[in-house]
Amino acid sequence: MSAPGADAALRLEGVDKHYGRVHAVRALDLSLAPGEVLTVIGPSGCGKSSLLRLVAGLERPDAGRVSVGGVVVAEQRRFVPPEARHVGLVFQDHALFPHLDVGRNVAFGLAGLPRAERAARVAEALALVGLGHLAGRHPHELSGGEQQRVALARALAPRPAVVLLDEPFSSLDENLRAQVRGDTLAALRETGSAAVVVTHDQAEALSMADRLAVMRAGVVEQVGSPAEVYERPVNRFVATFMGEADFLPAHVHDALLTSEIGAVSTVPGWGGVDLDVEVMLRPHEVALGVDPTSTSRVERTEYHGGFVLHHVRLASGRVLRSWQQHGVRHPVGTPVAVSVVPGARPVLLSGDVAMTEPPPGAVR
Ligand SMILES: Nc1ncnc2c1ncn2[C@@H]1O[C@H](COP(=O)(O)OP(=O)(O)OP(=O)(O)O)[C@@H](O)[C@H]1O
Repeated sequence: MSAPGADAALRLEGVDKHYGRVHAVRALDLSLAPGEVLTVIGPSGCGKSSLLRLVAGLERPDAGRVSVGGVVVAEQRRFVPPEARHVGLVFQDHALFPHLDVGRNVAFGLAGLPRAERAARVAEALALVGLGHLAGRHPHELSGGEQQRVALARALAPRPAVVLLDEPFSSLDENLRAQVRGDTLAALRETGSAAVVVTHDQAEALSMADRLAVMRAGVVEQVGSPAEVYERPVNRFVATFMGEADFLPAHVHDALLTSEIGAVSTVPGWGGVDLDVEVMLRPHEVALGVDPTSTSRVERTEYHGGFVLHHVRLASGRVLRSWQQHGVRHPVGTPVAVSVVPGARPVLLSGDVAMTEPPPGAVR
């Protein structure tokens, strides 16, 4: 059976899932183009793993439809079992079979193929992750990073339409994580597999994705390119969950945005508007300069290596954060003038919702 829009590698339409009283996934709509990498981020318990389990066929949806490669795999009266879904799975703990060597682990999902083709696929998948030379080893003879790459090879060997990765790098240490992440992305690109990657790591969510989805309480709050989600969050939750965000009361008058730090920016298209708003500022948008006459003071600094995060307490008591380059360390107590970097177009909020245009009543 074909779904509408059969070209999608994965499509969820109105998918709902309860566990008893917990509404884990709510009327979820999501689709992935072939070869697209989607990262999913959200607070603990927001339904990320449930989403993967519904796609994998490890759970049945209560309502809605799931299609993989244009084929409906779950809806009210249809349920295709996991092994027949053309979906690859990679979990945090690798889940390799300890009693099978690497080659046999990778061959696991290829049982239906003739022996020669199976061997060729195993070799191809292991070459893809750079582990062709370890086919005879057992999982306990591999490092954590190698085990994770074997898990990826096993998931990719059957050439699935979509690969699901649940916190795939979280058991690896920081240095190894960056490397295995890069290798994984390269392997996905080479095979052209679409992928859904669940992660807790903001940098990973931003840097791996073609598109990124932010979930809360079973709902996708925003999905878009990493730059869209980071630079144009649709609401306060997305703004604060995906990156550091501070907020100040502000006012727009004739397209000029001002707040207690003075002029913030112009707001193109807001001529003739007179409106109280809130402005969101990210630390890279906030500039500092030592100014003995200022009532704003550096309250705390955090050394991050390449950059130093300065927390500045304004006269109102509100705090703004500012990234300063490695060499800049304003000591605690330094009076600083705070401004917004030229060219910034900060997000404006009304209540918890980001504004894309002035409300009709605000234009004179
Ligand atoms: N088998 C289950 N039985 C009952 N409740 C469940 C079950 N699986 C998940 N839940 C609940 O459903 C909600 C969503 O869980 P899920 O594991 O999808 O969240 P998550 O976003 O992956 O969380 P985490 O980031 O902590 O892994 C949570 O409230 C969780 O407690």
